[in-house]
Amino acid sequence: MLKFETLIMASSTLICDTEPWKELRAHVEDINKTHLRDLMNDTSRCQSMMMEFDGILLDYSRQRATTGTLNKLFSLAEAARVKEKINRMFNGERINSTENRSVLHVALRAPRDAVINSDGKNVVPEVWQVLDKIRDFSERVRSGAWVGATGKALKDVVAIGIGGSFLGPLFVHTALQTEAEAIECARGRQLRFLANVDPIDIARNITGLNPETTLVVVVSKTFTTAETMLNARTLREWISSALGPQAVAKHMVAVSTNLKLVEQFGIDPNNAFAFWDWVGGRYSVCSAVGVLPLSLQYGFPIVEKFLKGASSVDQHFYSAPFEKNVPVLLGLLSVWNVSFLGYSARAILPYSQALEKFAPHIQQVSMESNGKGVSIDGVPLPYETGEIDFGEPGTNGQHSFYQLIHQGRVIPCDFIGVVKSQQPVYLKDEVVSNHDELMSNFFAQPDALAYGKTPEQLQKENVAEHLVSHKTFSGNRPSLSILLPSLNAYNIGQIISASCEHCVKTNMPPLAIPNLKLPATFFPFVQLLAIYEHRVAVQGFVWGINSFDQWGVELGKSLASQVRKQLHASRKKGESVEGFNFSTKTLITTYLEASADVPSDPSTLLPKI
Ligand SMILES: O=P(O)(O)OC[C@H]1O[C@H](O)[C@H](O)[C@@H](O)[C@@H]1O
Repeated sequence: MLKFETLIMASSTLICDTEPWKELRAHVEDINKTHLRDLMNDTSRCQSMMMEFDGILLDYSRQRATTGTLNKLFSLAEAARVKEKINRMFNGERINSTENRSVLHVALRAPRDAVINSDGKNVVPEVWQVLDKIRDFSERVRSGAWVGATGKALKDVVAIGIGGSFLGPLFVHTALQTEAEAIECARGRQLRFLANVDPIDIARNITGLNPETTLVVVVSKTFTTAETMLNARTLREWISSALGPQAVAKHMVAVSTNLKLVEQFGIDPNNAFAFWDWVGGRYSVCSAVGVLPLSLQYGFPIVEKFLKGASSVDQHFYSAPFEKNVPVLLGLLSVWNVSFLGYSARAILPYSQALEKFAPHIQQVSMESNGKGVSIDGVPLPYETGEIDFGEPGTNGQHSFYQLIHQGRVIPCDFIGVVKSQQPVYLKDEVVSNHDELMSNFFAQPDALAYGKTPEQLQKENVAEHLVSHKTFSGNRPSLSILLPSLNAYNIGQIISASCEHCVKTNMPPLAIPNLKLPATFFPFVQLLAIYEHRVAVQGFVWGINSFDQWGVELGKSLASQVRKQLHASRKKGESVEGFNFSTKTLITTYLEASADVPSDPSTLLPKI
């Protein structure tokens, strides 16, 4: 056993230069000697690789790992100072060093009496001030106390935003749309999301809506994102051309950290809902970014349950020992798959249509966070970070890309199933209920991947010789299974308290979220979301990168603005295309020539759908 001190890295040391990393590298050889078929025969191993949290069952026995692997991964976490980094995050330290910001999305869902400091100031009261404002505003809109310019109640909402100001709220909305209580709360109301700057997305989103009864929520952390701002100006035009410019005050509100720009845009600051630079866009679903549109659609009490679920995971992440810490275990296993077994992708496969927007959301959370090429200190990395995340609801995926997963490349899969369907269907003459049919696939696929099918088995089945190799499945393909109790509000039957046994035993520093007492009814899909947020952070902590900046999105934006200028100059003044390479110049010129019939100075044109 290595001594703790020797495991600790100097801050500039890369994790790949530490002993635990080297040990794991060497350990790959041991793992390569075993097949998941054999690992799965070891019941006590499998038992130790299952755990339950808030009614959620996690089974990682189909990872290509032994208990020895796990121990080595815990040593790696120690070498990477993961615990210290988690504490620094919860303590509001500026761990997003390239933007000089703290990372405190956990404060967004902390109970009212919690104390979470950023720069020595407790941020929780501010968080609740905004939440109270949202509760009040959404209740007024929903009750019809707040009316539009022509005196009609606002029953429809279009939320304009992109990236983190879109994907998380869309995920939650999609999961709630078929939930019994949420359906009742949303009756007669619509929530739509306008993200793409493509005018087709505008057309789709305003189809069937009446400006008189529509509220537009502009959601942008920076309030400078080109796509969002053009969409906001377009819907401002849609409202004012129908109802007059003074209607904007009644029909448009905003969510942003940049309240000055909100006001400049023409939105009444009283109708602006703030959040803070310590909330990363992709981690902002629990801020006004998600809470406002979702409260307008479902009412604040539903959204409050949502916040409590995420808070329960935060508490678990902060206080559970690593061996029983779901986000930590998942994060370490992902590092194992990416950095040691060399699997560069991960499939996220919910066996639930209500979770259909989970993979797109996690795609941003994970790929924007961990797709980095240098360490947090700016040192180029000799190893890859992040993984290629993709996914679809499971059974749809089975009929699409699973072929590659079964017989082509190895892609670790996250299978996510639900015990009780939101919308049960039974047909009296069928063998099983519709949900059981769905779940049969959820249970079967992981074993198909792990065990495969051997040529011997095929021969026994009298498969024609020339087809044996085609029908062989190598197996040994890792996955993990997460079984959620329900997608409806679920009672976990216990009060969560922050003074957990482990914290007391290990004499942990004062908890970031003290005296957490939660009525234990949550939406398990929210726990899932928070688990993945923290899992991604754990991966980044181990890889030694900054998971909270996103410089990689800037270059494309600035080149697009150069093109924008060119398109303007060419259309308005007939200027030729200059300053681009041959390929881009040819493409832009072709585009301009082929669309020369577009009027160069049109009067305002809105979609006619
Ligand atoms: O919320 P906004 O400031 O409009 O930003 C929207 C999105 O813009 C960029 O693309 C960032 O990479 C994302 O992280 C962010 O979520």
